[in-house]
Amino acid sequence: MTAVVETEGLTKFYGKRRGLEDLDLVIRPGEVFGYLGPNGSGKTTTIRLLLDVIRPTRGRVTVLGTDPRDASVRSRIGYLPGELVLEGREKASDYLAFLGAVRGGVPVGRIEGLAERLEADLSVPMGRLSKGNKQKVGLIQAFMHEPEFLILDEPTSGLDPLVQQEFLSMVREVRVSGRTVLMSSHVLAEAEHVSDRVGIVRGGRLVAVEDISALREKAVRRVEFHFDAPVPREAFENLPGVRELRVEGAAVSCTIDGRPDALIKAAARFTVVHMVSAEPDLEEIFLTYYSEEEARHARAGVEKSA
Ligand SMILES: Nc1ncnc2c1ncn2[C@@H]1O[C@H](COP(=O)(O)OP(=O)(O)OP(=O)(O)O)[C@@H](O)[C@H]1O
Repeated sequence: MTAVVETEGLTKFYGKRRGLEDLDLVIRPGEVFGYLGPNGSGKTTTIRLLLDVIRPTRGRVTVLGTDPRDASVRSRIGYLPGELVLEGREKASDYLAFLGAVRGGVPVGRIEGLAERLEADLSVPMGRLSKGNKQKVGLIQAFMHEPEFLILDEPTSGLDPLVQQEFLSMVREVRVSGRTVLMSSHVLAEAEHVSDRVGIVRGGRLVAVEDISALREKAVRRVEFHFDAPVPREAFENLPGVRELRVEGAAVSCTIDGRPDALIKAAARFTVVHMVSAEPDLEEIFLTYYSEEEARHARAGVEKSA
């Protein structure tokens, strides 16, 4: 199957300043790819290169099997820019209807449906839209023509948590329909729940590409069991992946690294009355790729969006 994005040694320098260097990346059809990195790491530069908004200093790139300079590929892409400029007195609904017509006809009902899901007010002149509503209009125009490939630059910025959830459902639906999504973010928490894979950029370089499900399997999680009667410590000792084991009467707690299968089978020999398993903390794994200062910013971002 043709890759949706394929780059080889893709590089962009702004004068002497490095925007992106030697990017080798493949995005496969039907996947949601999270593109993560701190501010200024090269995410927007990558996206602009894919869309031929800027041209590479060197290297090669194809999008949907085509050179991005071929204008015909644009109609197959939905794009949400990071800094959306929407101005003027035209109502958002008229603007979207116009864009829909330019893109070969988008049913009005589809635009209204997306607006309802995102709780967007389209009756307001564009220049008077709030930041959140601008972002919603940006999302609607990216999704409305049901493109094969969605490129979303920081899509959740300015959205409140409930609308963020609705947006993530929209992304999942795109994946279910076999289409492809690239979304950038500076925090993992936004991308983690919908991405199949994530790439991490730092200082203009791709430093890691990880499979989310493999990462989840690798991540350490804390588990607690409560039984109906005290249990012997020996029953839980030396199980694969089990560490920091504490057995106190009828309660057992530990961390588990990898699959919890052996631990669950050990526990199942007794009567379990309650069990707690914390979500693995992927954020901590990712932050090891960041510098201390970047990690502090990313943590602050998570706290803000929580
Ligand atoms: N037009 C430009 N002229 C000069 N330098 C630029 C330009 N655009 C980006 N850069 C530089 O290229 C580097 C990568 O920037 P880019 O905007 O791609 O990062 P980003 O990861 O998208 O960050 P952010 O989340 O802040 O948008 C940064 O050092 C930035 O200052």
